[in-house]
Amino acid sequence: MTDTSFAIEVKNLRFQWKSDQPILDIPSLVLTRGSHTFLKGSSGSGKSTLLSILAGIIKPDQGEVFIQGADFLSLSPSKKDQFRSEHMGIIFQMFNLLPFLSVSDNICLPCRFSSARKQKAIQKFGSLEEEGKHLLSALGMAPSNVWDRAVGELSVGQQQRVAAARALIGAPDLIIADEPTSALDTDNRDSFINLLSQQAKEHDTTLLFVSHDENLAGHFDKIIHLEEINQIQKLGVEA
Ligand SMILES: Nc1ncnc2c1ncn2[C@@H]1O[C@H](COP(=O)(O)OP(=O)(O)OP(=O)(O)O)[C@@H](O)[C@H]1O
Repeated sequence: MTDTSFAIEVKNLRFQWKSDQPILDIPSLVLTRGSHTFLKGSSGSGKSTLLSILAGIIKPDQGEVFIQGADFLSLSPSKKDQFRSEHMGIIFQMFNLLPFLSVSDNICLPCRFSSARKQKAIQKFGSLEEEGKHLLSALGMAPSNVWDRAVGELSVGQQQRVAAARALIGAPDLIIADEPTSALDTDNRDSFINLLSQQAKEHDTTLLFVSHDENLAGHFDKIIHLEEINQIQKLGVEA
C-alpha cells in the first residue's frame, strides 16, 4: 500500500551498475505532493542514477517506486512512456531532445501523448504553441528566432531552455530536473528558477531538483543529502 498524498515513494531501493559495486541502497524516500526538494550530494554519489530510476529510464535491482500513487515499476514499457508523458516533466542531460525536430515539435511533444496536459495548455493559453512560446519568452528566448529551427542547430544553453519548456508545458504533476541550469548564464538561470518556482506554486507541482549550484537551494522548501538517505554511503562500499 502507498499513501496517495505522496508524489514519490521509494521503498528498499537497491541499484548497482553492471559489474560495479552497489551505489544505491535507499530504505525509504518520500516526497509529498506539491513539495519542492533540492537533492544534493558529492560528485559520483548517485544523484543522476537515482533520478533516472525515478523517471523510469533505468530499472533498480530491487525495491519499489510509487509515482503519484502508481506502482511505477510494474508498468509495461509503453504504459511507462504514457505515464511519464502524462505526469512528469523531465529535464535531463541524458534524456535528450529530438535534434532533427523543430523547437516547436520538441516542446509540444508531451502534450501529443497526454490529453490532460494538452487540455491544461489549451485552457490557459488557447493552444499548445501559445504556451510553448510563452514559456520560451519567460526563459529569455525570442520564439520568433527559433520556433521552426531544428533543435540540433541550437546552442547547449538554448537546448537546455527548450528542454525546460518541454518539461513545463501543460503543467505536469511532477518535475524532475538534473542540473537543468548547468549551461545557463546567471540571468537565464534566474529566469529559469523563477519560472519553475512560480509555475510549481500555481499548479501545485512537485519538484525534485539536482544541482551543484548551492545558490539555488533557497528556492526549495526541503533539502535532501543523498548521503543521508543512502545506506551504501553510510556503510562504505565494501558493505
Ligand atoms: N551508464 C553508466 N554505466 C556505468 N556506471 C555508471 C553509469 N552512469 C553512472 N555510473 C557510475 O555511477 C556512479 C554514480 O554516478 P551518477 O552520475 O549517478 O552520480 P552523480 O551524483 O549524479 O554525479 P555528478 O554530481 O558528478 O553528476 C559513478 O561512479 C558513475 O561512474
